[in-house]
Amino acid sequence: MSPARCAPRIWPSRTPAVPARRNDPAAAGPPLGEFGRIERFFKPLAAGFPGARGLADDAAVFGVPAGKELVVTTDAMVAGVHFLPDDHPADIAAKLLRTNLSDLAAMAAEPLAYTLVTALPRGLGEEWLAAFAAGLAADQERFGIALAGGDSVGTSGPITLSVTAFGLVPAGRAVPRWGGRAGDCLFVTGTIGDATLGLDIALGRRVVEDVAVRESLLARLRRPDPRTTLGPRLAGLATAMLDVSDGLVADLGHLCAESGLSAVVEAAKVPLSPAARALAGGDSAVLARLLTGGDDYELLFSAPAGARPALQDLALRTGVPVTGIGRLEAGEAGAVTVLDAGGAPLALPRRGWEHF
Ligand SMILES: Nc1ncnc2c1ncn2[C@@H]1O[C@H](COP(=O)(O)OP(=O)(O)OP(=O)(O)O)[C@@H](O)[C@H]1O
Ligand SMILES: Cc1ncc(C[n+]2csc(CCOP(=O)(O)O)c2C)c(N)n1
Ligand SMILES: [Mg+2]
Ligand SMILES: [Mg+2]
Ligand SMILES: [Mg+2]
Repeated sequence: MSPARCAPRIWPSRTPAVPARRNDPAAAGPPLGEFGRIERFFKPLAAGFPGARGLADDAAVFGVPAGKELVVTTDAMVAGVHFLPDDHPADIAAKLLRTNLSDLAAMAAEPLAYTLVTALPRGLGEEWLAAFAAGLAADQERFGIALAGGDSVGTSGPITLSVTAFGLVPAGRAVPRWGGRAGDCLFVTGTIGDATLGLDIALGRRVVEDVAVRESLLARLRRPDPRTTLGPRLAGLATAMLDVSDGLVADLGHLCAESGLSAVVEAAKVPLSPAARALAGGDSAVLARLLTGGDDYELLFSAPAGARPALQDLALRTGVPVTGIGRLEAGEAGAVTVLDAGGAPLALPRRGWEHF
């Protein structure tokens, strides 16, 4: 990437002010270099986690408490694929960490630590990295997780980031994708489809005049809300669980395939935010997009009908809405039928996001 393309960018003002240091030697002294960057931006993020060994060793070392199991998940993000290159670095950091925290929650695990790989265009300024690290710091505090190590490389390609998150679950209590039983009810947290609408807005494909509505949909895209409090409490209640990243229908298909079952979803029961409901306006094509767009990072799980009171209680105690949307059935493994309000199958041009 040429230095000109890496000129300081104008980021939305709602996120914290970006530190002044730029990759401009005249303005800010010589560049920090690879190890100076680690020292300045990453070591503080590892300070609270002894297993990180101060980011001064070849690897992290940490034990797992008796009676617990380690849960490990990895997700990468690439500029132009998962976020826009001009997105605020703190938003990119939040999404990177939160998508991984969502996978921990989907296993009923509590966050412990994470490792981070940054492959950054060589001209990208230290200002960008400072704001990215500040975003990580804020979310570390919020979700009770610390940096354990990582790797820093330069690239001639787009910003590429990867987090491996480590979590803890009581031994044997991780909730699999394959535990669903015929007759189980299907539940989803929060609301579905807001992030897809946010992406439409971010890409300039949809104009939403109401500033508050526009910002709330963009926030759902850029700062998902991983269900870290609810997820671990679903151990023993949910028979199968995953988080919705590719799209509700696609991910339900994964749960069904692994459980050897099919699913029926009643579209009218799928929880939509007031904004999504208004924008869909009864248009079945828009509704289909909400159910298949992805980037939701909500939990989708199966549980027997008898679990409803316990789930209602958990929803009240955690403040996370839990909504019944359908059921698992014996049938073709992985098949998902979405019924519209009239009981007819909803046409779905695709099930969800696929990279290839
Ligand atoms: N390159 C890979 N090497 C090894 N395992 C992989 C690779 N890509 C995916 N997997 C594994 O395949 C399974 C499905 O991966 P996938 O990334 O779709 O799940 P996810 O992380 O829950 O979804 P998403 O990435 O959309 O958030 C997981 O068990 C994951 O560990
Ligand atoms: C710029 C831009 N274009 C498209 C999307 C939509 N998107 C990209 S990857 C993905 C699935 C989850 O990722 P993965 O399966 O890699 O974990 C989705 C829904 C976006 N967020 N930003
Ligand atoms: Mg993944
Ligand atoms: Mg997942
Ligand atoms: Mg995916």
